[in-house]
Amino acid sequence: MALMPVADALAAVLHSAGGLATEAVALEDGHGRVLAHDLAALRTQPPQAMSAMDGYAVRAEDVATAPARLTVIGEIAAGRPAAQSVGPGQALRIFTGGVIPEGADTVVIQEDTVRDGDQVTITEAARRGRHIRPAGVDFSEGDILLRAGARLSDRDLALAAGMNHPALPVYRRPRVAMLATGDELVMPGSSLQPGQIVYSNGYALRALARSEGADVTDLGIAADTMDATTAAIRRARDLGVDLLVTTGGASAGDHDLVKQALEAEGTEIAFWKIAMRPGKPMMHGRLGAMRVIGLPGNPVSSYVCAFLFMVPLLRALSGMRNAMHHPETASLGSPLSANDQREDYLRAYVSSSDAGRLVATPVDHQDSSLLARLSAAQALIIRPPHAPAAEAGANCQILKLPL
Ligand SMILES: Nc1nc2c(c(=O)[nH]1)N[C@H]1C(S)=C(S)[C@@H](COP(=O)(O)OP(=O)(O)OC[C@H]3O[C@@H](n4cnc5c(N)ncnc54)[C@H](O)[C@@H]3O)O[C@H]1N2
Ligand code: MOO
Repeated sequence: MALMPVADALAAVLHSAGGLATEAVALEDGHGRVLAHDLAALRTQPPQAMSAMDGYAVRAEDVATAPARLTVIGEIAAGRPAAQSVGPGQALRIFTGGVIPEGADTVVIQEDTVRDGDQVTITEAARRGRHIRPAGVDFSEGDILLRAGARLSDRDLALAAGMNHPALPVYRRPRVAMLATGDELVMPGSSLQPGQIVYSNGYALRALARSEGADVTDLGIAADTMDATTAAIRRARDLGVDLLVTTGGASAGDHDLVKQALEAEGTEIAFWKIAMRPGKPMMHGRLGAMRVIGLPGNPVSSYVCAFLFMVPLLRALSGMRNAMHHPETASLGSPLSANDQREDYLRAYVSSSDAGRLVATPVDHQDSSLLARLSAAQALIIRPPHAPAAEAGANCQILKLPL
């Protein structure tokens, strides 16, 4: 059977995936959430012209040449606008954030003045508007500054606060259940019997899903029996998760029961086996409203497939407009031989050349069980099916891995 191309598999995974229900969260809890509606400023910032410096509010014509001697008629602090206006030959003492008084159009910083009682000598000429932040220079009421479908950064929260929003409309987090399968798996810290393998995949996968904003439930490790695998699938359904991610038991072995158990429960399998390395035996389907991604067991395969398929899916379910990964161009740090029919995702180190170009150098062994090299890699080099051999220095496409 012909293997499904990676692009078709990704399209199938993303088919009809969009933002889930919406909810309001307090601004404090908005970091990393995805806005469900465009957000308009509820106020103008700054609402009035304000001083950017500590100094004196003056009329520009009075300080066009220096020295200039002015009479100080009062003081304005931040938060307390002055009742007086500044007339010819007058100045008001002002502090950073103070509202520019009537009549003034310039601020002279205090370093350019000499104070003597109620007189101030301006020692440097200043031009009109100097050190004044005009009303609305940041934004105006009604301006749409944050867009639906964008993940909120730390700076976005400060902006939303400045716009006077105490709460934000966001999409709810996708709920994910993660299940590992395999009789040979034991938890980290165990004393291992011959043939046992330390369970590792879930740690990276859960961290990856959480960093994409998912609520993750760990369903633990199911034994390689239909009963155990079926019970875990039913638990995921009972939890009402949006996505079940399984690892292991995906290939052709006698103990690879995941697909069988999923189908017996009524899962419609959209695909099983894709033209990709690592990760050929990946599967995807739907069991009612629950999406299922069946990842291969090999640690590198499970991670690379999760990065390529689960991450865009979680982004789409989070309501993000921009769910896809965006490859960057780099130059190869070492030569590559011709590729076969499977799209290859090579673990690679990333550095920069003297000319400032990204250089991607494949790690020395690409076997899909090698955790140390996966951890050391910073990117995946994408090799299209049947790509010809490439010299060091040739352009390649890479996807940077998360920190
Ligand atoms: N005859 C064939 N054999 C295999 C094929 C094939 O097409 N024909 N595909 C190979 C490829 S490619 C992959 S990838 C693996 C994936 O197989 P499974 O998904 O069935 O994975 P397992 O057999 O369950 O495990 C593979 C390997 O990874 C270890 N493992 C599994 N889960 C974990 C975990 N959570 N943490 C750490 N390590 C884990 C497991 O012990 C095995 O060593 O199949 C090839 N075979
Ligand atoms: O796809 Mo498997 O991941 O090549 O080892």
